[in-house]
Amino acid sequence: MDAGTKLRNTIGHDAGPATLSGPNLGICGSIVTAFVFGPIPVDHSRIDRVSFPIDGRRYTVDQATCQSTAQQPGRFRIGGPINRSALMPSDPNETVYDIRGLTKIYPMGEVEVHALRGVNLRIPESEFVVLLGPSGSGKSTLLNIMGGLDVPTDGEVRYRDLDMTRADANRLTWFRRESVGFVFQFYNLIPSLTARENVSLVTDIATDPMTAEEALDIVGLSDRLDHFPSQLSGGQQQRVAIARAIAKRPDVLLCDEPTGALDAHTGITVLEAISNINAELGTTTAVITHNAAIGQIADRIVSMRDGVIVDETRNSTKAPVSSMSW
Ligand SMILES: Nc1ncnc2c1ncn2[C@@H]1O[C@H](COP(=O)(O)OP(=O)(O)OP(=O)(O)O)[C@@H](O)[C@H]1O
Repeated sequence: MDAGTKLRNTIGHDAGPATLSGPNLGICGSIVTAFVFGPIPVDHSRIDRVSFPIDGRRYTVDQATCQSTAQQPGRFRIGGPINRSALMPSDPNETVYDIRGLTKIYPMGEVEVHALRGVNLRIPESEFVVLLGPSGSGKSTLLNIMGGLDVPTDGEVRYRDLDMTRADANRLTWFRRESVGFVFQFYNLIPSLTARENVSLVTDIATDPMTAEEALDIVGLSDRLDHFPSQLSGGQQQRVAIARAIAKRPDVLLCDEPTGALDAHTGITVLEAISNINAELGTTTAVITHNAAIGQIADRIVSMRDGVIVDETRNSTKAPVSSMSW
């Protein structure tokens, strides 16, 4: 089972996203042993399906297939041995984000800044979407709302079965903590901590993390575990930041100009890491950029201007990062 294996509930509008506990997962012949965790006081009986990737392919089982449920302090557990034949390939069209009529107005004294003016966007399972547009077009505002870092003025944002516009603060905190990995232009690593220690800050508090070593391996930094940020190149520091973002096994990865501070060569190593995570772990991924070339490696390019989506282009085939013209 690959390091990114995870489980999460896909139903129950106030149910917390639940992740698979790595050590409790194993495949033995035709049997998959898996446990799903979620926060109490969520009513876990309302969860009727769980889905997870195995070797880059996503599968779903219904809860009836799971053979045991148990309460643990602070969280519930559903799981048990699942016959492999009960695993159904997930519908690749399942909706991860459904955004409708999204507006965001920032009051600035006497004036109002209309950052988003009615954005409609649906992002399906495991899609890699690039958000492109000039400065001030609303890309970061949209990504911040998708990540639960900001709230809309109007409109609807649904993440799976979670209505983000109506969810209470606890539910949104859980969503941010368990379901979303953020990567920003500036790496925000702690200079006095090694790469491993920077990633461990997250693995120490997440419900079901991979190890810092596993996360750093995924971004190709197994040989830099004990390096401090000052001993790493910009691209390597950004990859540590990506490892930190994925160590909790997020369902979605939101990247705001992850290569904005990097030259072409180091930028490509960062894009390779992001692209691999999307392909191999099935993590739904949104990347903001000003660089139209990055659109070549995505499934879809969404172009924004003045707070609205002005164009959407689907790539029939994603270009490998190695063939990208920067
Ligand atoms: N917290 C805020 N308060 C007031 N105005 C804001 C705030 N955040 C963003 N804005 C304004 O909203 C508009 C959209 O900003 P946003 O950062 O989303 O654009 P962007 O496309 O990400 O730009 P860039 O590519 O330069 O990062 C801009 O006019 C910006 O000045």
